[in-house]
Amino acid sequence: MSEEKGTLPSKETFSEWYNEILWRAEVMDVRYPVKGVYVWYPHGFAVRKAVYSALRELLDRDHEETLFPLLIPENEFMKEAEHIKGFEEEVYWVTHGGTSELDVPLALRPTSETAIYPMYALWVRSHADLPLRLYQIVNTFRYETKHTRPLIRLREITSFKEAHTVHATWDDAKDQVEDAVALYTEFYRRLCVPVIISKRPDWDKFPGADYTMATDAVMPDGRTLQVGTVHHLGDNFSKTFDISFEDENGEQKPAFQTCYGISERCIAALISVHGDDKGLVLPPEMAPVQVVIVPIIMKKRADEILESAKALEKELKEAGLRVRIDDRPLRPGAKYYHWEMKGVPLRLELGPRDIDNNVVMSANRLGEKASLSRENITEDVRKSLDAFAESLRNRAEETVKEKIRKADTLDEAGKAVEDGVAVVQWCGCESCANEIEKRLNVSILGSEIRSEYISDAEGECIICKKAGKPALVARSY
Ligand SMILES: Nc1ncnc2c1ncn2[C@@H]1O[C@H](COS(=O)(=O)NC(=O)[C@@H](N)CS)[C@@H](O)[C@H]1O
Ligand SMILES: [Zn+2]
Repeated sequence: MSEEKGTLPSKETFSEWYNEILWRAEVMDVRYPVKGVYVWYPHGFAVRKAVYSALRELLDRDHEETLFPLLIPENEFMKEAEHIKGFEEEVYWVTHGGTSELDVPLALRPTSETAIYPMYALWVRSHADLPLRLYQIVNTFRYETKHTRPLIRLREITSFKEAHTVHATWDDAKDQVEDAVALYTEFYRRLCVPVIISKRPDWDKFPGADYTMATDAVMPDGRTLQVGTVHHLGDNFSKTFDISFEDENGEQKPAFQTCYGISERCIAALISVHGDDKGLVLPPEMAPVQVVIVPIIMKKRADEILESAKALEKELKEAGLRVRIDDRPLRPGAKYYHWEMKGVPLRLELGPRDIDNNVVMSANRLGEKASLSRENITEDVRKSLDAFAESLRNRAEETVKEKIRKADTLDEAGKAVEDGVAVVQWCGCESCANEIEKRLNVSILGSEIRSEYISDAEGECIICKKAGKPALVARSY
């Protein structure tokens, strides 16, 4: 699988670059014979493992992980009117078991509210059971009719983290929404991916929610990618599914809920934001291999060099680093190509001269070179990796800042959304939003923006000139 595969197209032609990098870097194989369904290569799966272990670490602080069934009986699925309306065009149905027709058709979960909430109705009895915070990481199925694309728009979402929480009051659920937004912000900080948090317009909120807070990344082509959403469900589902509790005064009360999801779009953003024309560029925390050692073999001292490389590998492994020696019979340049394509953050080169001078040559994935002392190599490598993550974060932030532009007129907004995100003043009413959509052919993405790169200064609505507040306008995936 890992023979040299030539060079990537430039990232300027993002769509081609993206499709090519998925197979050249061995992330996803798109040749599976079902539309919108793709296969993880082992390397891609190892990136997924690192990314989702960071997500689990954050969630496990005050959630518990569990697992609900994939199959949802039609009668449960059809209970919440808004939810049905939102998903009826996207649900896959199982109608047969073998050759016999099922008496009740079963939905493949597009998301799991209608699988989980009948069980929550049995589990939640008293205020002492609250708050309940569970999550699962499962595959979900959506019959997407828009253009499907690996990691971005799938029919089988293979890595759907969905959290579902239950609270005693609307305000407690609101606090949970804020906690979830903070958790997503921290998660994307660890991916070194800048995100913009905003409130989706009412007509774009999750079916059955009171409101939706969305997390958007800005892709290299300037289009935004919704990489996470947090929904305040009010008591809409608890009333439908009878999730109620006995409060301190012994009265039965309906519970209040939230749910929030992240899919493998987080990996699409990680690859797209940091990748370059040589391949993946991975923050050390998300890299399956953090350090690759390339011994520079000279015939007469081959054994000594290999011994020294093995000692170096052992020392770094014992320090908890994910390190590999590449001792294949290839010339160094072919090895550099291979590991750069896979996004390895740091390469160490070890030749006879380095051994004599007691140094190790290093080159990080951005091409910054240094000569490290062999003595405290572990500490120097750790420092290099931390500095590398910081430079990835800064580089990505600079790029996003350039793509976000304030627009005082529709023409300016029209220009900005050609390759980025426009920030316009909007009064919040749907008719002005429709006017913007009609004139620019892009929709209002969100308001109540939370981003250090966007000012919250208010002004006149770009359409009706009434009092407006900053809102995002952008083309999105
Ligand atoms: N077809 C898809 N392919 C890949 N990711 C998707 C797809 N549809 C949605 N997502 C991602 O999944 C996230 C959560 O989906 S959602 O519909 O917004 N929310 C829910 O399903 C709620 N039940 C929260 S768990 C979205 O923010 C988006 O990032
Ligand atoms: Zn207006």
